[in-house]
Amino acid sequence: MSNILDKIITDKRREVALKKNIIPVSQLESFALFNRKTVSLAKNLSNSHTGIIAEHKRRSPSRSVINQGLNVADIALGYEKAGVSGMSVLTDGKYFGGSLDDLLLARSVTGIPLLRKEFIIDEYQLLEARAHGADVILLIAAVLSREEIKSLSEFAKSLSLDVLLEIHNEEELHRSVMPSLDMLGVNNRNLKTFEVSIDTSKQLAEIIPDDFVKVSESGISNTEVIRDLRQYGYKGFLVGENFMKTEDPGQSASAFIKKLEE
Ligand SMILES: O=C(O)c1ccccc1NCC(=O)[C@H](O)[C@H](O)COP(=O)(O)O
Repeated sequence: MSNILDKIITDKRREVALKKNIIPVSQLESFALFNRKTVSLAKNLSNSHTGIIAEHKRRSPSRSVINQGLNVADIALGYEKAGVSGMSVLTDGKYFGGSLDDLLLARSVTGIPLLRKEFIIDEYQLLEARAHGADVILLIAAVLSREEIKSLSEFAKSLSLDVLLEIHNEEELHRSVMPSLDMLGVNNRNLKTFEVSIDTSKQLAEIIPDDFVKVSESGISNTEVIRDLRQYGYKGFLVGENFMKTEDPGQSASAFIKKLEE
């Protein structure tokens, strides 16, 4: 595990332990959104022309400030209008400036599939995701054992949530593949050096079993990259900073998608 992931996970364990005492599971289960019918991102990506999963991210360990001044609901509306297949909402506060309220606000204005982008280490966070309007959760192979991936993904499926498993290399892929996953995401960002290489997606593409929807994550800054990655079987493309660094992320996503459709 890299240093930054070590730090994030240490903080996350503490945060989850504290939150469990403040909002018990029974309370999360009583949230109005808890029994909402979810929408499958995996199905959307399989049927979509663009496959764009547009992210809401205010800051990050690799880039510090990206965009602090915008309203998440406006961005969600803009992304939906642009025709994205789904939206990713970072809910980590300390490292990314996000929150569960961001997820709730995005859900209040849009029906598109929402991914809770979080460092999931505990079933409690899946219940939180469900209660705040998520359709999809992320599991990161670099911070979880095979047993943890199995129990968390099976619990997510029991809550009707799609599961996106993120990998960075062949070892993570081989030890993580299992039927309770819907999508396999290759993160092009090396979380030790923060260097981004689209070649990571290309190299891992052929060993990802066809049963899973392939998603390429991070460092996607132009439509040519997407055209190229489609040749490798990718159906989903997670784009954060490229949209979020602009004054109007929805408008940027719209222009990007129009170019992709030309
Ligand atoms: O973005 C980071 O710096 C980062 C650091 C440590 C762990 C995760 C990190 N990012 C989360 C993501 O997966 C990206 O936000 C997402 O793939 C979008 O990437 P980009 O289009 O490059 O903003």
